[in-house]
Amino acid sequence: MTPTPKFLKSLPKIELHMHIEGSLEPELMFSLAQRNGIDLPYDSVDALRQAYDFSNLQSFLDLYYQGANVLQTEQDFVDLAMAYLGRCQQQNVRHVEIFFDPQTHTERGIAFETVINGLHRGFMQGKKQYGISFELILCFLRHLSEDSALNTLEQAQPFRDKITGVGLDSSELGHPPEKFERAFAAARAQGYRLVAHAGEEGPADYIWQALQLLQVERIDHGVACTEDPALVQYLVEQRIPLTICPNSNVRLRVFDTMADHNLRELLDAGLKVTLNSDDPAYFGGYMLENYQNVQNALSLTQAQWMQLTANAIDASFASDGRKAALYQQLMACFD
Ligand code: HPA
Ligand SMILES: [Zn+2]
Repeated sequence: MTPTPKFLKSLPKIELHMHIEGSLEPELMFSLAQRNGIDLPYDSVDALRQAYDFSNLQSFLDLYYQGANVLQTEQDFVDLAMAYLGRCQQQNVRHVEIFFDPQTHTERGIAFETVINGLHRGFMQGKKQYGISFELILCFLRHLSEDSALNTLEQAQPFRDKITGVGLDSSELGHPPEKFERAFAAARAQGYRLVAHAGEEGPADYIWQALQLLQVERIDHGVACTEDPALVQYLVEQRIPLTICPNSNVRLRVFDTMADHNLRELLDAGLKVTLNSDDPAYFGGYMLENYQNVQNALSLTQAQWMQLTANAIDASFASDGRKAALYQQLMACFD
């Protein structure tokens, strides 16, 4: 059966790799800038959107960190979360696991508690209003020091019950996972679930490091694994999930076009692949736009879409009861 656009829309979606700061749409950026009296170096929403023409990860991150400056108050973080959840509701996204970058905010004088309390309030409101379940994952910025990461972990301690996991993001090349071995050991000792970006622009060896030194249970991106057959075999045997972000990979020139993406190779190898939007406001869309672009370029089967969704449910940090409910929603698409 060839999947129709209606089928793609109807699939219950589980998003495991989305940076909340990357869901800041230009319109909201401008309205928060105005509310907080901040000058943006762009005349209009259109001028800002036109700047979203990236040559690599760093060229994106420079704009992403600049954009985050408009986030100042707890209410700003509530509004950011609710704007994202409104899109989720429209696209039948039912469960989300959200990255946030505390250091992006604490480094410019915003209190940790402003960030976590705003995000938690926003996602709780979305859960009540839309029934979208969520988990929050604190990410260390890998271009900063390990001491800064450890300090961030300390700041998180009073909010331990609001944070499910710890991850690693930002500039990958030159900042290998091994740099954060102590910080991840400390997070593990506190019972956090562990993930890390690895093998987006960096080599397969960074994926090995994330698994062996940081002991993460999911790899974010991980597309570079196909450079190393022994690594692919290990990932398959250990059923390690990969959170793949197709639009992101094309926008950041990891692959020239969607047709060149190695998603099918990953699926054919038996890897536990999931699809995600990464930074939807910067990369041309949310979950459904990723699904549509993948389908247009790579023509997956209904069975593959079912597999991708089942993988995401299984790979999620949701409770067993929540996972069972999500599986039921998935099965209903095939009645
Ligand atoms: O795609 C990404 N990679 C690394 N760091 C990030 N921070 C936001 N998005 C990304
Ligand atoms: Zn990411």
